[in-house]
Amino acid sequence: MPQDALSIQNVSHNFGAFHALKNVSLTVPRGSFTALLGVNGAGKTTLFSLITRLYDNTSGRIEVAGHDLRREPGAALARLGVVFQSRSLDADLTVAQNLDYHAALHGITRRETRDRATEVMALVGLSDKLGVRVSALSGGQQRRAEIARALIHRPEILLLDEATVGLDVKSRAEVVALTRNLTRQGVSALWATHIMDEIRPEDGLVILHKGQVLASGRTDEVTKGDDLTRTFLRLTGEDA
Ligand SMILES: Nc1ncnc2c1ncn2[C@@H]1O[C@H](COP(=O)(O)OP(=O)(O)OP(=O)(O)O)[C@@H](O)[C@H]1O
Repeated sequence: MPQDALSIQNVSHNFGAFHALKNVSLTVPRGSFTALLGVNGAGKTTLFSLITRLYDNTSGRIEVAGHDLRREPGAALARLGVVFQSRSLDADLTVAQNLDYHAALHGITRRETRDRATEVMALVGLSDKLGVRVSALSGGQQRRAEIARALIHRPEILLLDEATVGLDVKSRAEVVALTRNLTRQGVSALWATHIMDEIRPEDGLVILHKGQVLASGRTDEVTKGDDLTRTFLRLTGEDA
């Protein structure tokens, strides 16, 4: 069994003459919560678009749980769960209907979907909300329901792109804590963010800036005991 849930080696991506990603390499070890930290425009969403095959990666190599994305796209994508930056549940349907739709896309039978829906809603702390219309949920609950949907096909790794955007402080903390808790149960997470206080010393960390990885490793090893914000500003040369 490969050690890394996600491995990216020497991946670049251009939009015309603009180099959005330059020779990016990173790994998400199995069971880790790894933060992908970068300011707006750093290249986080572009990287996620390559991992999900919205864009074709023409250079380098991307492996999901040991499956090469170019040579075995079906096997690689089956092991990937995604929570997009913008909300993507159908607000007019119930949570259960949203889960059914996503499960059907993954070829999961109706009977199996019922069991899994109960399981994933318990994991995100929304056991009583299956029959509720998405539009009747709070912002934080909607985010948690999106995570439930991303888990329904039992992926090995979750990609979360700024999953706390628009949430209040309490809901934000709940969504981060929930994701960290999932990693303790064996799912790995790549958590794209620009918010330093979502990251803990024991988390994995990748600092992406202007399309380049400036540092990666355990957060406390990258910061060497210094404050993360100061480390980030020093590495990127950005003003406070
Ligand atoms: N389709 C596109 N065409 C041209 N340039 C693009 C395109 N998509 C992104 N870019 C540029 O690539 C760079 C990286 O953008 P990206 O959206 O990946 O950053 P990000 O780190 O996700 O930022 P944000 O948090 O604002 O989403 C930016 O300079 C952006 O303007």
